[in-house]
Formats: sequence, C-alpha cells, structure tokens
Amino acid sequence: METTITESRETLTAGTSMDETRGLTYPRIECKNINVSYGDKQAIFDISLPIPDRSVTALIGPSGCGKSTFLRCLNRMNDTIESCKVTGEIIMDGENINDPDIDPVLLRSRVGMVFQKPNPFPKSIFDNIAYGPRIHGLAETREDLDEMVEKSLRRAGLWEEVKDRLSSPGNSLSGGQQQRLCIARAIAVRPEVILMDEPCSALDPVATARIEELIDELRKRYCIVIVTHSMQQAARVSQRTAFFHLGELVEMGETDQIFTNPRERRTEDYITGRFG
Ligand SMILES: Nc1ncnc2c1ncn2[C@@H]1O[C@H](COP(=O)(O)OP(=O)(O)OP(=O)(O)O)[C@@H](O)[C@H]1O
Repeated sequence: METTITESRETLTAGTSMDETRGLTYPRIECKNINVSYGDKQAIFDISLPIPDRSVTALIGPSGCGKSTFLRCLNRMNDTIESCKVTGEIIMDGENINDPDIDPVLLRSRVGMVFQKPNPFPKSIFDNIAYGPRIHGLAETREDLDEMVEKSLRRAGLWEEVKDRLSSPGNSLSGGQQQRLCIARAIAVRPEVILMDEPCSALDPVATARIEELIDELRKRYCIVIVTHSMQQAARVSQRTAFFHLGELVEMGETDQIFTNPRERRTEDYITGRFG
C-alpha cells in the first residue's frame, strides 16, 4: 500500500508546474497523516493524500469507509461535531488549515461545500448568491454585487434559466436548478476549492448529467473534491480517484488507472462489485 501511495505522489510531483494565474504550484492541498475519531471510535487512519489543483479528485469506497469524514476535514466542518477529533496537517497555500490561528469561517469561504441535498437559503435567488459576498464585504457597490451574482450564476450554468426571476424564492426552482444555485452560492465568495458530498444523489439522471457537465467546466478554474457512491460518476467526472476502505486510503491514482488497472486487490474487488 505504501508503495502505491509513494508512486502516485511521485507521479503528481513529476507533473508539478507553476500556475501562471495564481502563481501556485501543484498539488493544491497536501494532507499529511490525517486521523479522525468520533469519541473512542476511529474513523480515519493516517491518511496522506495530495490533491491537485484544477482537476477533480473523486473519493470512493463502501458506505461508512470515511469518505465524508475525510472531505469535511478539508474545510474543518468536523469542528462543528463535538465528539470529533482531527489530527494531522492539511497544507493549503503554505499554511496548515488545522492551525488554531486559522479562522474556520474564512477558511470555508476559500473551501466551499456543496451537500447531497440542495439546501438553498429561504431567500430569493438573488439573495442566495449575494449573501456570501455581503457578509465577507466583497462588493463595494450595488453594481459590484449585481455583477457578482450574474457571474456566479453564469458559471453555474443557471443564469439563462433564472435571469428574469431573480427575486423568486430559491426553493421555487427544480431540484437540479437548486443544486446549481448552491454551486453558484459557493462560487460567489471566490473559493479556491469546492468540496462536493454526493451532489447528485437527490437528482434525476437529466439533472445529474447537467451537474456533471458543470463540474467538468468548473475544474478548469477550481480544485474540486467529490465524494460519490457512483463509480460511473467517478469515472466520468474525475481525473484522480482515491479508494477508501474501513477508514484507510487503500489506493489513489489517475482515474483511468484505478478503474482499468488497480494495483490493490481491495480496489479491484470493489470496482468489480465483489463487495460494498
Ligand atoms: N457525527 C458522527 N458521530 C459519530 N460517528 C460518526 C459520525 N459521522 C460519521 N461517523 C462514523 O464514521 C465512520 C465513517 O463515516 P462517513 O460518513 O465518513 O463514511 P462515508 O464513507 O461517507 O459513508 P457513506 O458512503 O455511507 O456516506 C462511520 O463508521 C460512521 O458511523
């Protein structure tokens, strides 16, 4: 197992290059020796995982293997669960986000999150998007705010469908539109990373296809990490895949390699449906 992780890390580092727009090097996030427990029960065991920028990393594995728990480490959402204790380092922009000096609220604007079930605020479509920029003081004028709302809705592929009814309630939209609204809301505060926890599980196949197209578009700009139960979805949308089992990272690598030529027996058993 160790060999696999080391090899994949080398592959990633070999592709290291300077991002001209942001002046950043890959990987975007470096997770080192992450352990997570809920009370006495350990859910994540010593996971180290580099996450590259401008691509989609899929976390897959059987129910209860720790995918969501690990995802929540990346924006410190586990802080909100009293029994949960996280150790290890998650380096972003040269800082360990687990450092007590890091403000989790600010962190969550840099690392946005989209949940299983679309959860628009009980506000208008416009205010759903404007909320974040307002509380983070990102817009100086009303024109700035209008522009941010339009840009976010355009990026989320929703503008044409809602531009004539921005004052309607967010929850008057269809499920798929609501999920794109939630993605637009995450984008509005200019995140660098977007976490998605099974974003299509409440959607029909047409709405799912629309979100998958959107994810493919967004990856040109953002670092995206997605938890999915669907191996087909992981294969369709991600460039890298990490396979979790019983709280361990069994294997990670290029998505094509994981699905066509897994190195570990447990990965092969899972992707061929022998368990999980
Ligand atoms: N809030 C919590 N309190 C206590 N234990 C928890 C909590 N959340 C998760 N766990 C436990 O941690 C382990 C990992 O759960 P997690 O939800 O991260 O797995 P998962 O792979 O995302 O599962 P699923 O695919 O079913 O959503 C499980 O044993 C689960 O019971």
